[in-house]
Amino acid sequence: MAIEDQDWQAEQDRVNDVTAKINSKIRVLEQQVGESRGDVVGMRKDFWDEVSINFSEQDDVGETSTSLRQQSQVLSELELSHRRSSLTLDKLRRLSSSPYFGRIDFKEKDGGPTDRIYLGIGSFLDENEEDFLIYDWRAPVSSLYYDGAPGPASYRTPVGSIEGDMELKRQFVIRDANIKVLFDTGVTIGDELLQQVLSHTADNQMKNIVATIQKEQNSVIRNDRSRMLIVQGAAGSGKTSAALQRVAYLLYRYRESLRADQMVLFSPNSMFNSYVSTVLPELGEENMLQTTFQAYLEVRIGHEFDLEDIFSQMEYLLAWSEDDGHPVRVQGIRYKSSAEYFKAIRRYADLLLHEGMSFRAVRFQGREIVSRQQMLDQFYSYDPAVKLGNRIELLREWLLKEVNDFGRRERKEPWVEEQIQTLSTDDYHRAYTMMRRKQKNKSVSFDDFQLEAEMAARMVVNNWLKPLRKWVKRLRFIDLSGLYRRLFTDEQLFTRVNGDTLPAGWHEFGPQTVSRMQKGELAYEDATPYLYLKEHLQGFRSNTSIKHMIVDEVQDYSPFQLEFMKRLFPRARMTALGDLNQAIYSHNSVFDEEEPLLELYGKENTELIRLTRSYRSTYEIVDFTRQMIPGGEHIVPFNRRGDKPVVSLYNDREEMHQEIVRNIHHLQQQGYQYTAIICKTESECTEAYEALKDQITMRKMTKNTPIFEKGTIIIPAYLAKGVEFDAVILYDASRDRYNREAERKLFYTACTRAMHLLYLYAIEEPTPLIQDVNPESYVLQDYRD
Ligand SMILES: Nc1ncnc2c1ncn2[C@@H]1O[C@H](COP(=O)(O)OP(=O)(O)OP(=O)(O)O)[C@@H](O)[C@H]1O
Repeated sequence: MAIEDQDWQAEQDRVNDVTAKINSKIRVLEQQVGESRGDVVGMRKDFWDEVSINFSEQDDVGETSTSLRQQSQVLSELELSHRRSSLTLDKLRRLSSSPYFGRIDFKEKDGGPTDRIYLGIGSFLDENEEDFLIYDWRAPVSSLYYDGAPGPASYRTPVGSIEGDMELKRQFVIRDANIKVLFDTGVTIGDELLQQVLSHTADNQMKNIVATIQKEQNSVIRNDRSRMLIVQGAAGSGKTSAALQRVAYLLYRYRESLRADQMVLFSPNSMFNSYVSTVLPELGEENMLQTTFQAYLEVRIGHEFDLEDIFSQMEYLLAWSEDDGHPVRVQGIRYKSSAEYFKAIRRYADLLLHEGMSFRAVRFQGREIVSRQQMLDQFYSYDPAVKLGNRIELLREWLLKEVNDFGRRERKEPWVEEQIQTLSTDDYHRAYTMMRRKQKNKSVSFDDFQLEAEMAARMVVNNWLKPLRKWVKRLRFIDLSGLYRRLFTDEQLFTRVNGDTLPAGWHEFGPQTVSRMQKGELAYEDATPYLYLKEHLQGFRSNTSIKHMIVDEVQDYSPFQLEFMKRLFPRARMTALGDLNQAIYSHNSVFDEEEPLLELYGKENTELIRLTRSYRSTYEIVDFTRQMIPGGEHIVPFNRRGDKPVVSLYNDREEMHQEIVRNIHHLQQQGYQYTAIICKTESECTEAYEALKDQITMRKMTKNTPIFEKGTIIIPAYLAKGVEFDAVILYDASRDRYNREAERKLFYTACTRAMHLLYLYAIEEPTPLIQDVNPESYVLQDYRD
């Protein structure tokens, strides 16, 4: 609805008034932040002056460490408060340029005047700190803006529902404190605004969407009832965006009890982490913890094996061949990804309480100190009611005692005497002083030659036994690898723990698993199961401080991994965002169908929200891509018009390359900053890069590329998931390249990365994956002879 000039002027006057107040607050805060920065810098510089350091006596050491602890606590509190004030200052600066984006006029049912509520990225009070000049978009009343239409409306507050009448819903675009766009609206927020926002070119950082959150997205953002929230959403439907605004919402809603470091986001790769990392700071919040599942595996078991990552597994599977063990491995992956295998490992751990443990003998210089059998006897002599991890703990204590006893006996051996002769005077003196300190209450005569020799022997043996003690302390005496391998060599054992059945292909993928582990490698599909077994034996390292985990691209996880994560963060709620149609690892996906995910926390604790409207791509691109997948007709394109996708056919690769080069130059001239040439695999990226690099300026992205930068890039499809580009060039979308049904989701994922333009380049014939697409939905350019 058009706004009268008078109204517009009145709104602009209010903007001027509010921004003036914001600016004066900024000036006050700038001074405070400057001072607190000075305090932090000063304290860092003088840190050691404030700590009383004295290591000469035991009591002094204690005092020193208390003083250190206190000093660092004061410093970290200062730093935290400085960081918070800086975030607030940044937020105020953003508010000063664009104080709000919406207004609702709401009259409560029980009378009183109509309230005018202006919504922005943060709240702002008047000088007396009484009236809200701007309401935070996350405040209870703000939900009216996202959910309601003018007319009778209500919103929920922690103390109940407030009923009333919404008299007006108005939207603004304000830049540099000037109103650029202003209109009144009905139910949907800003189709017009969305048109504007979405027609922008791509960026290397995700943007916040608070001004244009849609009703169904709002239900994801504000959901705070269920233990598990699953969001099944079409490509580009705003799953990641909604998840990030949800984190901001929860931080606001539970600000008394929830901190950003109690929330963790699992992303598909580290580049994606950098892509989403600015959204929360833009909203004035600290970032939650961000990681990848791969990074977690690396930390936990990367030092034990040459660990395969998910991307290498993908490369292997995409280089499909019928005859070199591929189908066998896929069978193995399917089984090892299942919740069934998770249960089998749990049963195996239970069984180990009674039989079947495997240890490595404790040896010193080739001599056996404790044999495997002795360890087994000791282990199985403990009360069976004691948990596996605790029993291992008992065994460790016992072994350390055995090693100490051995050391005591060893002191009289000739090799020790030989070593004493090689001690330097300093070593000798140190040994003597240390021993004296330990014996400070006993009367010791300085010239006690016998005692001196004993001390030296003790020191020599202790030094020599140090690595062995470390080995025991780190539980290296458990033959974890052997225990895991046994699952694939001992048929009887396996059948027992697997509910009296053998999975299909066990006889084939079993030897594959064993031979790989014997070479010191661990396949991606074995990594989580191995870790799970390890945790049973070494005690779970669960993290109880995490209250919320957000798993993006949940279709990339196996049921096994999800069970594991649930175990890892036992007190956390989960938000799982995914798309069945982008399950590119479909042989192991938890989300190949909805059921396993719904069962994870039990259906009664789970809510599923579907997002069907797709915002990223133009109407034409969505119309094209949705025809590639089953159920695609339910995806609703947002009505932003553009060019139809183009499918071009060439005689050979050389011709295709020439056309790609020509097109990229054209796109660059048109000002598109983000163009991706998407290939099927990394090896294809390398080939294409070599062929094109002299004619186009571009960068090759690999799994190790940490950030997503401007320009033309060449990237494998599985790495491009989650991100978006102005234009996408599907490199070699030929029949020869994408010809298996199993590649459909990968192909679909690649095509749906395009915001404005999509080109498919093929040699000879296009992929059969677009066979069912209506020819009216794209432009065919046939350059073949
Ligand atoms: N309500 C909205 N207002 C403005 N932009 C939006 C909105 N919802 C989504 N978008 C935009 O649509 C694009 C896709 O969003 P997002 O990446 O969150 O989708 P997704 O469902 O996670 O996609 P995919 O599964 O394909 O990776 C982004 O550019 C995002 O900013």
